[in-house]
Amino acid sequence: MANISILGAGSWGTALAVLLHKNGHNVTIWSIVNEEVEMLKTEREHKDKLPGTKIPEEIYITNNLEESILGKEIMVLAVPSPFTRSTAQIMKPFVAEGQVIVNVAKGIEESSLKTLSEIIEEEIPQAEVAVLSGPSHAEEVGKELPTTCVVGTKKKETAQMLQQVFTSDVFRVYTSPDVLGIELGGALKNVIALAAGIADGLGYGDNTKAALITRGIAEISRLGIAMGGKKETLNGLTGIGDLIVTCASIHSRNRKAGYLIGQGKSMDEAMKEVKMIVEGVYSAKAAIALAKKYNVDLPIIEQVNLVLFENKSAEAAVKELMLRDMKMEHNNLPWEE
Ligand SMILES: NC(=O)C1=CN([C@@H]2O[C@H](COP(=O)(O)OP(=O)(O)OC[C@H]3O[C@@H](n4cnc5c(N)ncnc54)[C@H](OP(=O)(O)O)[C@@H]3O)[C@@H](O)[C@H]2O)C=CC1
Ligand SMILES: O=C(CO)COP(=O)(O)O
Repeated sequence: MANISILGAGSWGTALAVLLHKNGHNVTIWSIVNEEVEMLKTEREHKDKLPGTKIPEEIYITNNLEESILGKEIMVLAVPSPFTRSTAQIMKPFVAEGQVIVNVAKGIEESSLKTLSEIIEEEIPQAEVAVLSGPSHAEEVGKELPTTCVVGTKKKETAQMLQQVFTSDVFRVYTSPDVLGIELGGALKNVIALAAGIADGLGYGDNTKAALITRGIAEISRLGIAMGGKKETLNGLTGIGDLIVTCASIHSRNRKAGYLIGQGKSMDEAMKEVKMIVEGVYSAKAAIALAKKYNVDLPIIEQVNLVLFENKSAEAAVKELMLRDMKMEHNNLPWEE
């Protein structure tokens, strides 16, 4: 049994807290938001963000950061990516040498173009940083529906320890040393999910969705591999797997925001209506900056940026994608001489 704290009491943090408690661990949930802590203590359920999943009485809920870090073998960082750095900064004074932090958020910092594990390592150099990612909507994990994820770390022993801690008969965990590939897949799929939602909002069909997923993973892989991520990872659970679930699921906030934009709402209106964080909006800008830096072509992600930030109409963006220069599907395949 491990002492584990979950930092961030949103839908994913709450679902993981309940999973880890059922796995027999001693779990603490911390939130920076006092009202959220009080509400969770009295209601033992996050009615807004994870309705229907009861939070057992044995899970300790607090707004005291120090007590949720001291003596914990594992800390799961579940705050949305725009708050990863600020949360790491306030955690730093309490973190001991070698304490394990598992980041479960998905994003790239817009200002630095760094991945979230890089940010945590920069802010808390004494910690050992891991990531957990994959096709895993909190709503389904909360209902104990079979789900798979990947834990990524530099050290094999830490990955195997975390695999043991998280695995249950409804939550299967694989290990991987490709932390970068895992993080890039998780962040970039949110941008393609916005595009898939936009297509749904425009009333387009399954053909369009399949095209966006397939050409979307091609874009994610081009950039991911140029940055040092591994092809196998981008073709695995944390790449194509998470892309499929996010583009298809009724639970996805990114797909939902895209849907509203496809229906004619502005980005700000869509974000307000979704209420929870829409991280693809932040990763979209970062992806374009990275594409320039690594000289990689990202046509879908480029059009998503134009729709989000330049008021381009969604129909015009799709037309432009359809009428791009004609090309081979895979330009490395040779023709018969
Ligand atoms: N939901 C899901 O299915 C999955 C989510 N993830 C990832 O997990 C991360 C968290 O997502 P999710 O739990 O859904 O998000 P939610 O929006 O449900 O919750 C986010 C939590 O962070 C809190 N918060 C708000 N502002 C701050 C701040 N300044 N500093 C620290 N915490 C703050 C929120 O409080 P408040 O309620 O007041 O806003 C809330 O407790 C995201 O990166 C997401 O991509 C990964 C896999 C699955
Ligand atoms: O990453 C997720 C599922 O794996 C959640 O995606 P959304 O943020 O779009 O809801």
